[in-house]
Amino acid sequence: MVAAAAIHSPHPSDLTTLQEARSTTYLQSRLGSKTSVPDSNFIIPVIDISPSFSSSLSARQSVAAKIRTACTTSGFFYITHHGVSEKARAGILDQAERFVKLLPQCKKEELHIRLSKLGYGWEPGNYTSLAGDLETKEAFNFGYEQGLDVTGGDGMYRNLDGSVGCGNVWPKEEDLPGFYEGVREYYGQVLQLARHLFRLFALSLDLPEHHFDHMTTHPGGICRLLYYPPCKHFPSSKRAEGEGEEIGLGAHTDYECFTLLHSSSTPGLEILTPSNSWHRATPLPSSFIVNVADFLMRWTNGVYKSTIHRVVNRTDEERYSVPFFFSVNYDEVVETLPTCLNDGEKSSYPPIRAGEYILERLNTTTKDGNGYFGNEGFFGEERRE
Ligand SMILES: O=C(O)CCC(=O)C(=O)O
Ligand SMILES: [Fe+2]
Repeated sequence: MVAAAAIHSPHPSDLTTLQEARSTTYLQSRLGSKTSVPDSNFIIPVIDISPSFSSSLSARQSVAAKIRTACTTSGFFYITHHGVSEKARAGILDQAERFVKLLPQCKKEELHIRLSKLGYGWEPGNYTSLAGDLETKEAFNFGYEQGLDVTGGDGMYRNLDGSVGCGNVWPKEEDLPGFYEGVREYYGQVLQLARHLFRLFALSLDLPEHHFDHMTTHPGGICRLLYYPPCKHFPSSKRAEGEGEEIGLGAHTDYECFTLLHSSSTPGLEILTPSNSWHRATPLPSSFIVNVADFLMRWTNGVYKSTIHRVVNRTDEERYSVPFFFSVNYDEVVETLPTCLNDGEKSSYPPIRAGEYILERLNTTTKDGNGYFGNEGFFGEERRE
């Protein structure tokens, strides 16, 4: 980590970042040729993290070692015995369904994502385009706010663009009674779990256990309530010739440090294996799926893998999911972790501020490519071209 003042913005020659930000081309290059050959070597390990809550350091390290193996191979793992209550987990799926089904269209329009500089609010199915796919999903997005943080926060939260003030928009209590409360119960617990996991990530990277603590006092934590309608042509044999797959969410990587995914029991998540086939990740009861995202991949100089994935609902049932994208404080400027460089090795990446990196990646996913933030600057600076 370096002081924020010392490095105000990434160097203009940071081509990797610019290239990453042009997501369609970048993804295409990462996608290569897709085949449907199953990759039997591709494993998403199931990690019981209960020993990580023990007072024994070696027990915590044993969990961290499993996390490291997953992060350096598939980039994905399940966690069980994580401490988030079943009540909160069922509650948030219930709120997602209520939002989609009970909130009148005109009230959704009032929360439309195009009204938000930060990509928050209601996102109709066709609003974003990833890797050129038309998407069937509908979403409601919101970010960190102190009222959702059970620690009360430190009062220093900065938005992705460096601005101060809460950018979230919520349905009115009378329009969807109990919605905010249901969200708050879940968010508070999942945020604490993410902070706990960051300690395990620190151990997994041979860093002191509390290395990241001061960077997660007012962290980035975007949460999405996602709805994927049932497959229109079920079973898929009914699909007319020439009609493509119904993509719920196009192929992409996540942008933050890591994602905690909770979903209903309807499957849909597919992960691109090293041999370029889609591996279907079945939801396991009472578990989260965790995946490394691009900012952590960059921070670890590519040691931890951020793996391409997508969602296709191939069933005749609805799917709801709630990804939570966890980042360090958005105003934090980071440079490659020393434990991810060999002796004398130079980092492939210059230092960068978390919010700036993530916002630039997010901006490329809007349909017109102009992003949520137009041409204004990040942290008060000119937007780079
Ligand atoms: O809905 C899912 O299962 C995954 C969602 C996802 O990958 C995302 O929102 O980034
Ligand atoms: Fe994702």
